Amino acid sequence: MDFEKTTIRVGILTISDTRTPSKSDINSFDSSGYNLIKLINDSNVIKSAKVVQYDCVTDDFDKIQVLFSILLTTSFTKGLEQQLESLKINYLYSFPVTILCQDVSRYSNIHKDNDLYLQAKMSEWCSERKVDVLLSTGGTGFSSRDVTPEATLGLVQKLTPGISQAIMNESLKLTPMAMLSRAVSGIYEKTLIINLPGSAKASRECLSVVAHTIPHAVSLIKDEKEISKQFHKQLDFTANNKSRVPECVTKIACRPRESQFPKISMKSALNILKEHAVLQYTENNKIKYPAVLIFSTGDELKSIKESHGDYIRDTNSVMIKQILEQDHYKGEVFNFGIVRDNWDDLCKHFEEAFNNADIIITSGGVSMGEKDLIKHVLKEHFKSKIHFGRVNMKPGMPTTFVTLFFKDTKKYIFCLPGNPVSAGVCTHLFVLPYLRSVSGKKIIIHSLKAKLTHPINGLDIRPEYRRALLKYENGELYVSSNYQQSSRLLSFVGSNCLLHLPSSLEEANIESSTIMDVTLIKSIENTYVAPILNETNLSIEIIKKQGTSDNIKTEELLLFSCINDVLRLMTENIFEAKTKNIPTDNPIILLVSTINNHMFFSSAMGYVLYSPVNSSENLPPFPASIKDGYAIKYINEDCWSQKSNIFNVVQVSVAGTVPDCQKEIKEGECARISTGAPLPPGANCVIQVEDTAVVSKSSDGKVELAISILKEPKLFENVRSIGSDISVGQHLLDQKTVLGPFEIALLRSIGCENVQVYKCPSIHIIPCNDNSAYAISHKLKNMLEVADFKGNLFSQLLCKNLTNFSELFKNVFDYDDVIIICGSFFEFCDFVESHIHIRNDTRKISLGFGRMNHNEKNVCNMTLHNLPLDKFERAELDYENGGFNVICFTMNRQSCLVNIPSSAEKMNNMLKEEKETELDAIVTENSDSYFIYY
Ligand SMILES: Nc1nc2c(c(=O)[nH]1)N[C@H]1C(S)=C(S)[C@@H](COP(=O)(O)OP(=O)(O)OC[C@H]3O[C@@H](n4cnc5c(N)ncnc54)[C@H](O)[C@@H]3O)O[C@H]1N2
Ligand code: MOO
Repeated sequence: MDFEKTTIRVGILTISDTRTPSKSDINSFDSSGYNLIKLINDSNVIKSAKVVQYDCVTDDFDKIQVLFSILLTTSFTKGLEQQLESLKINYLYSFPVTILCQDVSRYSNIHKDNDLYLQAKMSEWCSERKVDVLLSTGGTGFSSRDVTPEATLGLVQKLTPGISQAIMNESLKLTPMAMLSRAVSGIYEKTLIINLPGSAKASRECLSVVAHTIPHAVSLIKDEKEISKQFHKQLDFTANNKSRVPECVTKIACRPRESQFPKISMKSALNILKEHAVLQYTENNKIKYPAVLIFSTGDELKSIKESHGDYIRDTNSVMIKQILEQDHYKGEVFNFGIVRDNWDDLCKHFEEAFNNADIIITSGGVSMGEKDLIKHVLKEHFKSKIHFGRVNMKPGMPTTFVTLFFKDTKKYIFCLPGNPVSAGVCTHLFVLPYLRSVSGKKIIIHSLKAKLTHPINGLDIRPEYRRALLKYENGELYVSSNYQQSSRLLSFVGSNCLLHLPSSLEEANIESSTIMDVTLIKSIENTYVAPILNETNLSIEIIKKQGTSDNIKTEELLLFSCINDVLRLMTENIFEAKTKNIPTDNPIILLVSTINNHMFFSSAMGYVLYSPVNSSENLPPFPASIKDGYAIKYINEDCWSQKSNIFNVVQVSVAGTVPDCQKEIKEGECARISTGAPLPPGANCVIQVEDTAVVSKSSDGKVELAISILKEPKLFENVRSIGSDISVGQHLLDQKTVLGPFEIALLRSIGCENVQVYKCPSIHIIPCNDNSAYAISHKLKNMLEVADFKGNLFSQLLCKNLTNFSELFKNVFDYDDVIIICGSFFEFCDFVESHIHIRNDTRKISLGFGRMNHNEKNVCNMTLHNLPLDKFERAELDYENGGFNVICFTMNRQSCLVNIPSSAEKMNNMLKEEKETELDAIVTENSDSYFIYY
């Protein structure tokens, strides 16, 4: 999404309690919010406006609006918990359980995060002017639960009755029922808040009444003076701009032949980052997650929507955003898309970025080319400090870290190289550890140790971070990898870690079975490390029951450890037929993505690919340079020593040059070329600029006329041939590949804007009767969220005295695909069975804890029996010297479940023995946060 300075940022807040488990028809879910977003983003009903925030407050309970109004009508001086207590609202049970927001409930401390969720929404949307306009939809009627107007009135500092009146007048022309709306509008700080009715039709009609006045209203609220001041400043800047471009950029003949930045070690780079990773707090002492803004740079780049040809699709901005998302970064993440390689554009976009975010991540434009302006712009125009500009590593050498003060606030800028693999690797090695630190995540492990499965010869002079596969076999971790290039995203596919290889200056070769360091790039769950942490017990057996219950084994099934396997199995076996087309990227920024919203806004991340993908394109689409330097026509080694090594510069090929317009390079001629630019016809290798010298320049000293080459060339050196990364017809992804940031970047590089994936099942958890069942259902929900479960998830307690259980079951079997019943439910057995029988045309799974004997037909029934829950304790997972430890009975972060002996006697004996005991542990949190490189 390219943001102009004038873009009006709109937030849509749906207030609705219509989405209950008993009405799980997805089409009726928040069509109003969805419509508003489409109207604004696709149909441009408000000029220059974009929806940048969306949230839906959905629940089963009456109290949500009360909570909402409390938050709005107070100035947050009192803690939410206190306020709720004084109102005798049992927030722990009424609220968090039913707001099915992944981001909120993913973290085990649900109720603590909840006030963060609402407070963040209101104060950030308005106070920090993240949105210029906040449109609420719903909650404006006469019922006791409709409190949106009260909430709004409690917040706004100025009323804007004209807006509400205009809406009312026009609505009354359509229906007299309009008089039953109590919608209000007003201004809070610099945000215009407008209440719209809840129905999709009415909210659309009301918005259209005021849409055309909103841009003017917003500019008045923002204060015209400020805008005109900025505008003049910009004019002034543009007029003076030329003189600000540094000499080394304008005078190409005088550009540095050597990088100005020392190549520092990875360790030093990480230490510098560590020094700058400062925790920040909000007014109420909560960790403040910095806003992140990402953009890609390059004149050769086009967005995925634009037709292909001689351009490269931007893969990096989305890939980086998705890596952050995969890592569950809690702050806001904006994507600016593509910024051109010119001084003005870069200055303008950096300024816009600094106005909106604290951490900026860019990709491209950091090497030695004449259009690699990022470092120059930051240094010259923004007077920043470049802490490092090169790191001794492969890939990712030109990685740069910069800080500066903008309007008295410190900004942190990561400038990553443009090669997609380099950008991806550096996001993992530099950006994620940094973001984890500033998010207050505990750092435990640097990297894992694994045994190399094969020897490695021919190391690079730079220490290398090779994409590799980590596996667990026979109680040990193994790692394997093959050769790869830094532009080739395909090298990420099927890999789950980065293998650290030393420089060839340190080691000649590495023998098979050497213990190596690896950094995980996928969550530990996906690496299959977790399931084998406990060797003996962890085998999952899922019994497909057909007709009889004879073959049902009991005891050996542990759901907690296996939820991923259950999900995979369900996807593979049961949901084959259910697929959907989904965008590979979701351009809307979500503050809290509720599970339901995935239906509308989710990206394909985490979904399972429905069919194999083959490429219909070549990448690169033309022979491209790997270095900034000179493209020459090289004859052969024998001639080299005899020939003159002087070449006339007859052409320039920068990234974005159209290959068809290029002239042929003849012997003795060269073209100045930049990384990623097309190789002109006739040329057959590229000499990097560092290995050249200017021998003749124009009279003004600006243009180089001839250069000499200081090092003997090699045929095809520094050239990527057509299709060398991806060729037409090449198989890229297997069916059933789980789509992560790299797979999605790969898909986007060949133009897949949408992709066919398996739908996720809708799961309904029904705890029956007792408290322990309720606890199990909670844990199950946590597990599903940890596993990044994408489908719908509902839960409803089934009590003995529940009068409407027939209604509940009817709905559950109508709408949900997987029903997990836990606790003892003998009373309901007949009932459940009769419903299964009625609907034996659809395939349902039920996972029962306890016993469930029915002879259903066509029902695929996975039964998990007798979960030995009481044997599991929450414990801390640690990793030291190549081995995992679990620390039981600790108050530290409890990140796994440990299977401890069920009898007190056994336990006591174990403790008395004081020797190391092997326990079975199950990882229950997104454990990738443990594997940090610092
Ligand atoms: N003379 C030298 N040339 C180069 C050096 C060097 O030391 N001396 N370093 C090389 C290394 S190592 C790297 S890494 C690259 C980094 O280059 P830049 O960061 O300046 O990146 P670009 O030139 O803009 O792009 C490189 C390559 O990647 C493609 N690209 C860029 N952005 C995207 C994107 N968002 N999505 C997809 N693909 C992208 C671009 O088309 C180029 O092919 O420099 C070497 N050169
Ligand atoms: O360091 Mo660069 O990232 O090799 O390609």
